[in-house]
Amino acid sequence: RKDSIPELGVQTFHTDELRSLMSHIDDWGLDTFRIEDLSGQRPLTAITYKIFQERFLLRTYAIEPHTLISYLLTLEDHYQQVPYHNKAHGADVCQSMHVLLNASALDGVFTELEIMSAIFASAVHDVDHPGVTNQFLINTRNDLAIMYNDESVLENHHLAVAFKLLQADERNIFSNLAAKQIKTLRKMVIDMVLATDMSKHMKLLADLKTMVESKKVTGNNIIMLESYDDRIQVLQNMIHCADLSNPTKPLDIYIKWTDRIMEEFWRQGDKERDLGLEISPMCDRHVASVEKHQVGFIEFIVHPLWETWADLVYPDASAILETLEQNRDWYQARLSPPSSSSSSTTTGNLSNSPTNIHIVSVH
Ligand SMILES: COc1ccc(C2=NN(C3CCN(C(=O)CN4C(=O)CC(C)(C)CC4=O)CC3)C(=O)[C@@H]3CC=CC[C@H]23)cc1OC
Ligand SMILES: [Mg+2]
Ligand SMILES: [Zn+2]
Repeated sequence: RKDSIPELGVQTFHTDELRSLMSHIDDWGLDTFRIEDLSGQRPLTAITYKIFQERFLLRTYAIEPHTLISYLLTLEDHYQQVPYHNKAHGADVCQSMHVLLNASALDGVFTELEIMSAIFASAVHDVDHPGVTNQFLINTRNDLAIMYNDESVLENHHLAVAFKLLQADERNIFSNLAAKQIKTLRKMVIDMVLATDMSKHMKLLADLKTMVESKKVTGNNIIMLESYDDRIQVLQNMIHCADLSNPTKPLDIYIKWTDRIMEEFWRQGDKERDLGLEISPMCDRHVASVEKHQVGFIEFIVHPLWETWADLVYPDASAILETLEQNRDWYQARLSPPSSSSSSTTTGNLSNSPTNIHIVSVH
């Protein structure tokens, strides 16, 4: 029944252009939005299918192509149509993880099973996300918060949905794995997706810094990871880096992600306002300081994490770190200017200033 699967896994009217884009699957900054348009709104299926093929995972684990496509299409349909945490984000994190796994400092470090677990975890990591935060679900006593006792509510739900979809025979992509392999894969996927809960960020980063300080490498600068704890810790930081990779991408792509997350936060703020709840940070569309929040997000969270990751895999992530710092400077430069008596600044639409004030150079 091979003939029933199109070449790129999805029906498309743009086969040549999509094939050409997919040839850049190993590149940082692949335009997931363009793939969404060319793949008939199937970016997650197209990207994950390509990665499984590129890494020969269908052959290694005797995965039937139509079983993989069937799982991916159903998984993709279970991502909600919310502004940011939709199937395009799932596809983006999956492709970003794929590139991170290719770091030369990690060459030969992870097994095929660990690699498949990481790609699968990334593809499923936000499935059925309702577009609101854990805190909002807890504050509104949502059924999900009751179900998971306020602990990593969303992340537990994403995992439950992802594994539930595997229970149908026609979607069980792991049906030919040995029982032990399935057990190991399931544990690693759970550990990785739970690590995408931002409340785990500080601990994850602290442990990564400790690992960097005591980094052990082989002769040709390849990282040595002996225990399961060390291996899963690196994989957890990789999916966390992929989840926090928007500010490290080409500026035009980064800005699109910012527009999407802000719209999702503002819709949550609208609900909080209507419910008479305190409006969460960054969620009040009437107090929008998008640039200030992006600079803060990078300064407090994204740069510390990526700087540490870049240390661990030095020099593999240096170009990514460079783009992150350029993007931070770009948002910084668009911040409302300091008082007019001080240095010069660029003119242009300073979106968060009361009026367009033109500061001229004073020296
Ligand atoms: C492209 O821009 C963004 C993409 C994703 C996110 C997410 N944010 N968060 C939380 C991160 C921690 N947090 C904060 O408020 C942290 N923070 C700032 O971001 C800036 C600040 C207000 C000036 C100071 C500060 O404390 C709450 C939101 C998530 O949990 C989402 C889900 C998982 C991963 C990241 C994602 C934010 C983006 O821009 C802000
Ligand atoms: Mg998430
Ligand atoms: Zn995510």
